[in-house]
Amino acid sequence: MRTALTIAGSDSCAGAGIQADLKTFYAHGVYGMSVITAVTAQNTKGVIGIENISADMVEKQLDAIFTDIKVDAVKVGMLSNRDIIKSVSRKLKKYSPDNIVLDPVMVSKSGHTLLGPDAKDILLKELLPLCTIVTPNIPEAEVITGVTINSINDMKKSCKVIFEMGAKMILIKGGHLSTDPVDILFDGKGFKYFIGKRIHTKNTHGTGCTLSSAIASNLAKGYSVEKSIVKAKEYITIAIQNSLSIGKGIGPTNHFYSIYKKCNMLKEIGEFKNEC
Ligand SMILES: Nc1ncnc2c1ncn2[C@@H]1O[C@H](COP(=O)(O)OP(=O)(O)O)[C@@H](O)[C@H]1O
Ligand SMILES: Cc1ncc(COP(=O)(O)OP(=O)(O)O)c(N)n1
Repeated sequence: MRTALTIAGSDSCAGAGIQADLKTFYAHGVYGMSVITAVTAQNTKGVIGIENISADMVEKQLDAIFTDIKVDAVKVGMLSNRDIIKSVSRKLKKYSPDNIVLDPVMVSKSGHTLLGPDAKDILLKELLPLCTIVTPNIPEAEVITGVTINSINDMKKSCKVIFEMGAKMILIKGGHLSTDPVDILFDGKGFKYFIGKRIHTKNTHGTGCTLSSAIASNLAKGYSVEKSIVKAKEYITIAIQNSLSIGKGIGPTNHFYSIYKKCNMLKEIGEFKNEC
């Protein structure tokens, strides 16, 4: 079984963060592991509190995994502060896994800051160059580059700026566009477009975490970066189409929809013997 590791924060309502990543890994048939960087008290309405894990304990978690288990892909999410970023960068440099997907989490959809204002520079300097691909959403790309994004051309301009900062591949996600969501990939040579139809739902909590961990799952299974994005986009689209009205705010996506559907089909034709 292929393996994937998420280095991220815990989301108590499980739509984003570590919980979304682990659900996504398992939905892809990949063995999922976690290094927790912070615990958030969070629900569909917002973030109520954050407690960071010490950098030393983050390092211990990383050592525990990498000294024992082969990691086929890493997804990096919420890192919270400078010390954690330094520790994660040092350990990823040391263990040098084949595939690293960096989701540069800065602010939650509910508007809560998830990365200290003094931490951006070290994230870009220390961690960005180690990663296979970085997947900012539009507000994150704006903070990283200083380029205001209102169009596809602005997204392309931002991709080039992030490439100049040392990223190998950049996927700017288009969920925050007012039009249909188009995600744009730049590898320093050319652009690829991943075009989706906008799904009209308020339940999009954790879409970014889910997309990046789906990309990591596909990389762990040996797909190319481009194919991993195509497959991840199919997965997130189904998860949003069948998102869940849980809670009073922005509900989560449905990480296991395709699996439930398959189980039900097998039940209908009498091929599924156990409880699903
Ligand atoms: N309403 C939507 N309909 C269809 N796809 C969406 C929608 N919202 C987001 N996506 C897709 O979900 C993925 C995550 O994007 P985005 O929501 O921009 O990330 P984040 O959660 O980091 O803000 C992207 O592939 C984006 O195109
Ligand atoms: C613990 C934790 N990590 C990351 C996020 C942000 O996740 P994202 O997928 O960008 O989803 P939204 O918050 O934008 O819905 C989070 N909220 N919590």
